[in-house]
Amino acid sequence: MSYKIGLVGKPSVGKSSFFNAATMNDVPEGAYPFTTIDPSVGEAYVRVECAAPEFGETCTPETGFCEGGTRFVPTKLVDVAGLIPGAHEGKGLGNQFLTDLNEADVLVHVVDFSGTTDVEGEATEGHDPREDIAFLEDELDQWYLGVLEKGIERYRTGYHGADKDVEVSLAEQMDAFGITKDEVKQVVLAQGLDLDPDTWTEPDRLELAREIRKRTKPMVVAANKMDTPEAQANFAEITADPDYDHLTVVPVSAHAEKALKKADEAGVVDYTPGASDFEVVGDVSMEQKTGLERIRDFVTEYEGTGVQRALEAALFGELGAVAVFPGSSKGVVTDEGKVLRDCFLLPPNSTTEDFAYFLHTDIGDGLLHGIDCRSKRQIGADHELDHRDVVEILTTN
Ligand SMILES: Nc1nc2c(ncn2[C@@H]2O[C@H](COP(=O)(O)OP(=O)(O)OP(=O)(O)O)[C@@H](O)[C@H]2O)c(=O)[nH]1
Repeated sequence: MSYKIGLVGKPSVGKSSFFNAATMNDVPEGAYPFTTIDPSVGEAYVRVECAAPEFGETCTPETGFCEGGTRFVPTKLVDVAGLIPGAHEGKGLGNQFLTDLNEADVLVHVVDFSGTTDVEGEATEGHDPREDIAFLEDELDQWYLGVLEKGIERYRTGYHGADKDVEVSLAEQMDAFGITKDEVKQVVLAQGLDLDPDTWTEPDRLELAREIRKRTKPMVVAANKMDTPEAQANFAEITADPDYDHLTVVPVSAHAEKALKKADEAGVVDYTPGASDFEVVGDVSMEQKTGLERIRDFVTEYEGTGVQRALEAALFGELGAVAVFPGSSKGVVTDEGKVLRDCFLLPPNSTTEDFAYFLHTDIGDGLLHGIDCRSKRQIGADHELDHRDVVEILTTN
């Protein structure tokens, strides 16, 4: 399984800059697990502390790479173009936009925190980033509401048999959002509503759509252009506002990330993506030195350029994915002498059994149990795996 992180945002907020910065990786050839001809899909990485040093080993990853004890695990990043007012009604690039959105497991909403682009993406000054946050949420809610209304219609007309419960019709209609009938029922009841759509008012329906959207499209905000004083002021204000407590807002400078990666490629600096500092290792002009020192001030204050952090906040924080290393009877060394060859990203609450099926799709009922390679203890089929677990799977085959 591979996750898709969708990058959304109105025009000119720095979405392309973020996408390029996140996918511009100087990795060895063949390290990419995905080949793609679609320029809007790229390989990005999320950082996971490597487990090999705990076993006194140095890892040899098959995909991604390891730098200074940090594994960079591949994930897909999708530039979801076409967010314009009315996108949910199919305006402009709307339909492709909705397809791409449907496929994204989690979203990073890039917002221009400097306030220099208006809601249409035109140059302006003093635009409030809060409007953009609200705009995207509303746009998604309207889209969900449209699908919810269709689900209600499906229930009323008895499309799949009149005796179906309402949550069944709704879950069927919202299949693409990945919500089960039990979850639909939970959301309805949590809103204090009866399982009878005839009793739902318009605001009830919108609230339901909103709750389902929040559950199925987790999202973080990448507060971009944080290298400007305007963005820093907006960031301080918005993150102090209790109305935004529910949102993860990551301070980002896509420009700084791009500049550091380019300088690293050119041998001018030694920079590990996501790090909150770097070392100048090559000859630099006075002008370059000033530029780099400005970036250094920024990354030390905000603990990195934020590009890596935004991706990780989305995948590990909002979505709750866990990274698991397959181990072996020799701990982290495989029969071919590879060390922690793989690191897989799994859905939240994955169990030993889920991991076994993930590794060996044809396992049938051949799972014996798992072994936690750190403690060497046996773990049962329904044991929930933790982030960074190293697990050996034992089967009857
Ligand atoms: N100061 C600053 N400017 C940035 C940053 N990232 C992007 N920009 C500027 O913002 C403008 C828009 O950037 P793009 O990356 O083209 O934005 P986009 O959202 O992809 O725009 P569209 O392609 O029109 O959708 C450009 O002038 C960038 O130079 C950043 O981190 N800091």
